[in-house]
Amino acid sequence: MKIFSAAQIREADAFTIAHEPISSTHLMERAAGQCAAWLEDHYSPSHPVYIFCGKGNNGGDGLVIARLMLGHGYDVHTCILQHSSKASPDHEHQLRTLQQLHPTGIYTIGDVSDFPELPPNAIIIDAIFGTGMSRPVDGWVAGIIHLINDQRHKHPIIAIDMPSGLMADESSVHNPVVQAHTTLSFEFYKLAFLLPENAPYAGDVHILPIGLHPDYITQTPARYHLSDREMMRTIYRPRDPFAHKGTYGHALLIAGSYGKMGAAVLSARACLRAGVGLLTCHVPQCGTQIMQISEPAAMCITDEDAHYSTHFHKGISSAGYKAIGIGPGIDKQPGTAKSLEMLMDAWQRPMVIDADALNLLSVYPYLLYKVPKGSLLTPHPKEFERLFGKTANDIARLELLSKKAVELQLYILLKGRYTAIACPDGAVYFNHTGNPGMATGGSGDVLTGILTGLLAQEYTPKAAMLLGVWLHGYAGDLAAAQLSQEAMTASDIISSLGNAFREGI
Ligand SMILES: NC(=O)C1=CN([C@@H]2O[C@H](COP(=O)(O)OP(=O)(O)OC[C@H]3O[C@@H](n4cnc5c(N)ncnc54)[C@H](OP(=O)(O)O)[C@@H]3O)[C@@H](O)[C@H]2O)[C@H](O)CC1
Ligand SMILES: [K+]
Repeated sequence: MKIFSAAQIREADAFTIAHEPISSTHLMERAAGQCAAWLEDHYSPSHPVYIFCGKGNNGGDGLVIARLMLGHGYDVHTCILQHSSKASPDHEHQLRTLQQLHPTGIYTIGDVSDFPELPPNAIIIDAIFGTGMSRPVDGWVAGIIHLINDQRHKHPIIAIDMPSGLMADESSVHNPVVQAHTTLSFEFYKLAFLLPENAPYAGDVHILPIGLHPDYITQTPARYHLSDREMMRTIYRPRDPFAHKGTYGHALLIAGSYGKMGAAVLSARACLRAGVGLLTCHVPQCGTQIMQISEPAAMCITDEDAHYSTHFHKGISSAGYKAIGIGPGIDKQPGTAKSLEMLMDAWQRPMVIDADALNLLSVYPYLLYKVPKGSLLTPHPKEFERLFGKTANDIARLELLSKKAVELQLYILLKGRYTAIACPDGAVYFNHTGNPGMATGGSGDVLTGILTGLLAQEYTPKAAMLLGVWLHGYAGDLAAAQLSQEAMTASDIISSLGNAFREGI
């Protein structure tokens, strides 16, 4: 699914009006009608409805919702904020219609002292500002947003299109923003919903289709995308009935050190469950028995070093591997860094780089420029910061992520609630599968195994990244559904991978 900017959404709006064709008033009726239907499905007329409207088209939506719900027997109070002397033409039109049909129950708000006393049971609809927010809210309007937020423990707050104060494509950090429980947003996710710094604002997001013109949506390129099941169906390749284990590649996993062999075992198991044909694990001497006993399907190469792997580059180009994954639990020894450098000099094909291998790249930054083009880097926010530096906000971090992916010609993901995957062509994909139960030790090692397994099966690096992150999150969701977010562990993500392949694609 494409994620359009506020400017593109305005274009989509205008394109629909011109090409469907439909009047802007009717498009607003359609959008607000969807909201009213959702609200009526979720709240009975026993709930007094307080709708806060701005003077733009978001406020216009609020006025239509007020009229529709009044018509269906709800007790509606419409509060119009006088933040501007001018209202949009559609707002004016909708206000006249509402005044004619239901002249009572319309109030103006010009200061915080006008904020109404809310009866118990009331619901709050936030239709103050939508995608037209052009600057941070200040003064008494900010005061109204704070007063709305003060109600959030007593009354449900439902935002229309966007929580007011939130900017669709810019950072809103430190700005006053409505903290909604639910956001009913039109047609597309907005970039702002996907950024961790905005976690307190949108609540549960429901995307309501409002029939924006399909030609605009297919023809208009977007920089940001949200991964979805359809996308995974186009990526996934069912297995060939005449296959043998050579068909699905031979992966090498360089993982584990003294005290961290668990990371290697988890990664190896996930790699096998991702469907790889053959797996070899390169481990230090202390890890060979552990690996061989824990995972009989994996072959082992034992390093010359007792506790750390420092000689894994040897013979790499002639070994016939289809993919290499490196990082889980390898530690940051200078010998490991040296071997990584020689490995990258010799290999020069996309590989998966995670955990301590990423930390080695931040300790020896020149190594970053030796990473083979098309490789997959999987940092969590702290590793990302160590690699590329701090940023002022999440939008700046997203820009930096994308810039580095283009500059280094790598696929770099940034782990989070919506993991962002930046591609060498500048596109960024957000992934929505997964849950907070996956914030547990070993979860990242599992992802490295999955990605390495998919890469070995000759999925393209982009396909491996998108599908691997999706399956990892989906398996995590299945594990959480069965065991709870608290009790699930990284091993449970691996156990659920089979059902993720079956049900998640
Ligand atoms: N595109 C669609 O899919 C449809 C969207 N609809 C709804 O329309 C809004 C967007 O409406 P728009 O009129 O463009 O913008 P807003 O209503 O969000 O905001 C404009 C008003 O807000 C004022 N404003 C902006 N920033 C501030 C601020 N910081 N402080 C105070 N006031 C602010 C602005 O005033 P100006 O002084 O800047 O002119 C405007 O008064 C979209 O979100 C949907 O809800 C359609 O209904 C259907 C299709
Ligand atoms: K709003």
